[in-house]
Amino acid sequence: MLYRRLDAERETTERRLERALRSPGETPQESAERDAASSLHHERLAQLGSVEQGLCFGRLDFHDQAGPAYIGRLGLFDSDGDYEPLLLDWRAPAARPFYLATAASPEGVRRRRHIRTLSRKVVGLDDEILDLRAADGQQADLGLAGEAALLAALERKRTGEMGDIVATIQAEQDDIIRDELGGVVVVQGGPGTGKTAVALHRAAYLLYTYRQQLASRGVLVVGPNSTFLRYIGQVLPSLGETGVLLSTIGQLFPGIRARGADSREAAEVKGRPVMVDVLTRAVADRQRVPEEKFEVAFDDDVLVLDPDVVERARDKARRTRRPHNLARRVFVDAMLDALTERAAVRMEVDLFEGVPDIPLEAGEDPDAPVLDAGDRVEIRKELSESGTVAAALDELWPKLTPQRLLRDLFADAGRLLSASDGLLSDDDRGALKRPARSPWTPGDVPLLDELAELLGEDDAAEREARERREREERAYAEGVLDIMDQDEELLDEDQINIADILDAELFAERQERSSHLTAAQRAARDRTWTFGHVIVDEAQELSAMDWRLLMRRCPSRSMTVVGDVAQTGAPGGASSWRDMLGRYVGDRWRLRELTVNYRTPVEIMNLAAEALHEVDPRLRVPTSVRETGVPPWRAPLGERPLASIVDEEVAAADGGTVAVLVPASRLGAVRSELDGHGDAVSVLTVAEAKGLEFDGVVVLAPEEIVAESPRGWNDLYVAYTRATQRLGILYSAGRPTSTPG
Ligand SMILES: Nc1ncnc2c1ncn2[C@@H]1O[C@H](COP(=O)(O)OP(=O)(O)OP(=O)(O)O)[C@@H](O)[C@H]1O
Repeated sequence: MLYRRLDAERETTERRLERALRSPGETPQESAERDAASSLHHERLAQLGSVEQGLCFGRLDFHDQAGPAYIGRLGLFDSDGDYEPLLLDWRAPAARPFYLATAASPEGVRRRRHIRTLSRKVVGLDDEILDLRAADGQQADLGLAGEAALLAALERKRTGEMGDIVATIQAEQDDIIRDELGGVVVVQGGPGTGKTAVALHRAAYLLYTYRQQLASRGVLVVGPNSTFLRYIGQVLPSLGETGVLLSTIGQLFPGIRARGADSREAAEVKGRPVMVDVLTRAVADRQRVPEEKFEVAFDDDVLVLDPDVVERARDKARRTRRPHNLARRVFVDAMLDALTERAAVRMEVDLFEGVPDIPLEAGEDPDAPVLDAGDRVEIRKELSESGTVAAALDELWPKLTPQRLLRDLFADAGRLLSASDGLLSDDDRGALKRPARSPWTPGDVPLLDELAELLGEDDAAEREARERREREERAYAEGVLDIMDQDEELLDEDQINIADILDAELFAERQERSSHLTAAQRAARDRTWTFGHVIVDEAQELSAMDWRLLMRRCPSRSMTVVGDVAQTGAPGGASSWRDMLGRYVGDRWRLRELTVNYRTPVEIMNLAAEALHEVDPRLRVPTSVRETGVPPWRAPLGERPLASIVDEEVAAADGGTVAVLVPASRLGAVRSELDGHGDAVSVLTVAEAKGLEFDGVVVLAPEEIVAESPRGWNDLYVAYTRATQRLGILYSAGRPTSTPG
């Protein structure tokens, strides 16, 4: 019945879309109407298309309610009659008992049913009777809801792409997903506790619940690398969401592709908060006062200024406290004034050179200027148009882009020393130094962003034109809204009155979106875009400078920060949330914890616990929900060919995914050794595997992984906890205490 309803709705929407597209759009007003309507219908169609698999996955029977409630991936309503809900969207408040009801606290629910479907066929049902009398033995110690369905979901083979968990969200996760929009929520949880899943479902929930606030500004989801973004890329569309930008920090400066990699040392230095002072000084260093007299060629002549004249112009510009490129105008004005004065004096001298003294007439002031104000204006104009003058001023206070300044800074030992003397050590500077043509790295991006703020952009003319355009669009959209208000034929059934949902501003933006780009796409192009909400995954990896960039993108501080400080591998990453976030939000953040591990079975977690103990003996591993009966295996590296070991793991995974995790120094060699294994096997460093999971994992040379970085034990803990089924360890010389046996 629900699928029939889905088909019917699809058909209606298609018809409406067709009609909208066929409408003439001869006047600008008509074409705006057409675009708005067709974008609404497009969006709805995409939504309807993304819920085909597992449309309905739950049913609730209540003690005191006549009919059952069905829970699914989106809401469907009875089209005729009184618009009764046929299927509840999982995010709707009425669907909550499906995730929260327990035998001890049944919330009026008599029975919870998990429905498994394949295409449009029901292939399985799991019932839980939430009746205290029937509760004995029903609830496991961990208080899991829908345990059978959950375990079935967890046993499923991994495909290399993350799937949604709407059918089996657990109570502690649900609580975080539906937390309010405002403020900073920090979700701390061990590996496999569903932090990523929770973060993405929270994005979908927030967009559903706070659509009006969020649709135009969009939601930014930040992940550690592009492999990870590909891994999670499919989860949101399957939840039916648009308006979400997935990005790494390295992709957040439009126009820059960070293709290079930093050494550990460079990454650490670039992430330090003191870099703000270094960059501020580097900018100030570009505002120069010459040591000697300053000479400017002009009009077959040379104008000479004393250094203190330049200094006064510089100080005047600095006193404005405006960014470098904007304060430059003040500097240039002051310099042109001074040069005009010099030029005028020169001209007067020239005028009278060789001319015999003319006796003064009565009342004439011997010191009165010969050139009048009009002459000076003329001279100033000529000066301001002179190429040589412009070049000379550019030397003293150049127009700068963030790219140029950073390139120059890292390529020139003198500049670097001047900007960082007393702030960085010689070793730090050595780590930063690089040739001018080096590729950008992810660690450069927050520095470029900082510089963009310090330098500013002199775009007054451009901004004014844009604002004028926006004003026109808004006025226009208001007109269109009036008309649409009267034409309900154009609207979706569940959007009774469009003005309830869209105000003119949002409509104008949507207009632009429909004809050009989505909010996410526009955000990706605009460095100064601010998002309605920002979600940061693997947030422990971010440096202080990364956080500064993100805070600029989210002035409302509506954020979800997800991570595990026990898994920090990045040299500039966090060991404590308080230390990292305190700088930006003080103690105005709320900590939520996840405690159950859905990924890694008990047998593997016992081993991972030993690595965690080395990180910090006070830390506890999360409790695993599953046992597989298969302990991790270990063998000496090199005893047998790696390729045949991996073949066995691929066979054991039986169509699932396998990863070989290696120390960075061995990556190239192992990749070529396993060349030919194709897509079945991923060879990755631990940093690359962060946040991912595989059915089988082989960790190669764990002792080298530990030795490779000061956070080596964290890395090993991450490596061990990537497996959903099997873990193997190939050790070389010696071995860290936490290899088994
Ligand atoms: N309620 C749930 N129902 C079904 N599967 C779940 C549930 N919660 C988590 N999972 C699954 O557990 C696995 C681990 O989840 P996820 O990757 O979100 O964990 P994580 O806390 O981000 O881990 P890490 O810290 O290692 O990155 C995923 O396969 C996810 O789909």
